[in-house]
Amino acid sequence: MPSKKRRRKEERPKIHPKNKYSDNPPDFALLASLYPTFKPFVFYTREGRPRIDWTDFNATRELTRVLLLHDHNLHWWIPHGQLCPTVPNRSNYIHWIEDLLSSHIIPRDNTDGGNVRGFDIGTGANCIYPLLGASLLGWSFVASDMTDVAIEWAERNVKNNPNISELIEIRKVKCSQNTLSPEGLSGESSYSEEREGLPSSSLDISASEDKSYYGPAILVDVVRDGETFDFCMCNPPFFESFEEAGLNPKTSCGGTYEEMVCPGGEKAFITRIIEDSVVLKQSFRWYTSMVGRKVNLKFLVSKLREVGVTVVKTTEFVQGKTFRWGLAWSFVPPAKKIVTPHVTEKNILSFMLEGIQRQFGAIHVLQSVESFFLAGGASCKLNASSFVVDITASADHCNALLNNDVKYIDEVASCSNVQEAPSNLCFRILVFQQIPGTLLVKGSLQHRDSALSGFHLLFS
Ligand SMILES: C[S@@+](CC[C@H](N)C(=O)[O-])C[C@H]1O[C@@H](n2cnc3c(N)ncnc32)[C@H](O)[C@@H]1O
Repeated sequence: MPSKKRRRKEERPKIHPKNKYSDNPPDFALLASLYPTFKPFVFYTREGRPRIDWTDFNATRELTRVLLLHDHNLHWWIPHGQLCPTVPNRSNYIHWIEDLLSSHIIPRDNTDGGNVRGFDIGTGANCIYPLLGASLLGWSFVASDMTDVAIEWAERNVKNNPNISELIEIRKVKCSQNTLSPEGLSGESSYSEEREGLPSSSLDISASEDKSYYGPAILVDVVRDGETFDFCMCNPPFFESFEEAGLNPKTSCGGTYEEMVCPGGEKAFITRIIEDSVVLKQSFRWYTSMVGRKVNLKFLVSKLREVGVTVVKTTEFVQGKTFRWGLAWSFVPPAKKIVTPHVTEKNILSFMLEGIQRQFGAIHVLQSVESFFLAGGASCKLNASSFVVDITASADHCNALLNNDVKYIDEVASCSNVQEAPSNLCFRILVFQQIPGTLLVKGSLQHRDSALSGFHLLFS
C-alpha cells in the first residue's frame, strides 16, 4: 500500500485539465521530424525515448519556439540569456486565471461585452503570458516591463504575430532617478554578460537587511487614470540574489539579473503589488501573482487579510520537481452564493458558502442561523465552542420560516429547554471554517422520526 506521503504526492494535479498538454505532452520525436532546426537538439535514450538536454539554453529555447509555433501558431524568439519560458507551465497560470474569471465568487462585469482585459506585470522579452492569453482565449493585455531589452523583444514578439498584435500593448515602466536598478543607477540598465558571474552585489546585501521593495513602479503610476482590468498577473523576480536564482543546475532556462532578482525578492515585490492594489482597489477584478516559496505565500496571505481584501484564493502549480503557488485576491464585494448543494433524501445535508467577507467567520454565520430560527419561533441552543446550534421547531415554526412570516418571539428565544412535542423537527447545524471566506455548513437531523421533508425544505 502506498504511504500517505506518496499517495498525497500522486493525487497532486500536475497540469491544468484545460492545458493543451495535459493529455498530450510534447512529442519531441514528432517535433524533430517536422522542424529541422529542432532535430539537432533531440537525442534518444537506450530505451529509445527522445530527450533534450535541459541544461542547454539553445535546446530549451528551440523547444519553446517550436511548441509555440506548432501548437499555438505563434512566431517567437528571444536573445541569448533571456528567461526562456516552458510553454506547458506558463499555460497553467493562464488557465487558472480563466477559472477565476469564470467562477461566481465575485460578480461578473459584463460592461465590455465579455472582452477580457489583463495586465501582465514584468512580461519579459518572451512576452509569454500575453501571447498565450491572446492566442488561446482572445484576451487583450497591457504588458509592462522595465528593461530596454524586454521591451524591444516583447514588441518584436507581438509584431511578428499580426493576428493578435492588436490585442497587446507593451508599456515601459519609467524608472525615476530615485528608483534603484541592481546597479544602484537609474533602472535603465540592461543585462550585462559580466554581471552574470559576479557575486551578489552590495545591493543584495542591503536588500536582505531591508526587505521592502524599492525598485521601479509596478502598478500605481503604470496603470493610467480610469483604466480597468479584469485581472493582473505576474511571474515576479523571485530571488534576492543571483546565486539564489542559479540554484537549479539541471535546467538552463536563462534569465538575466533583472528578470530573476529584485531587492527583497518576491516577498517584497508581491508586497508592493498588494500595496498598489490597496490604492487601485476595484480597478482590477482580480489581482494575481505567482509565488515561488510556500513560506512567502503564508506571509502574503496574512498581509492580504490585514489590508481587508474580500476574497483570497491560492493554488499550487507543479512544474516537474518545482512547486509554485498562485495567489489571487480581490476588492470586489463577493457574490454570496451557495455552491455544491447536496439536497437529497438524507438526514445529513451540507453545502459550502464561498466569498464571505473576511470579517465574518463561522461564529457570525452560526449566530445568523440562530437568529433566523429564533425569529421563526423555533428554540435554539448555540454552542460557540463547538460551532454547533441545535434547533427544535414545530410544524408552525417551520411554516412561518418557510413563508418568511417570521417575528421575534422573546419567550422562545429565552427558553432553551422547550418540551419537544413528537411532531417537532430537531436538527443540528454545524459551521466549519475551512479557508478564510469559505465555510462548510452541515445540517443533521437529530431524530429519525422527525419530518425529513421539513428538514430538507428548511435547510436547503
Ligand atoms: C521572472 S521575469 C518574468 C518574465 C515573463 N513574464 C515570464 O514569465 O517568463 C520578471 C520580469 O519582471 C520585470 N520587472 C522587474 N521589475 C519590474 C517592474 N517594476 N515593472 C515591470 N516589470 C518589472 C523584469 O525585467 C523581468 O522581465
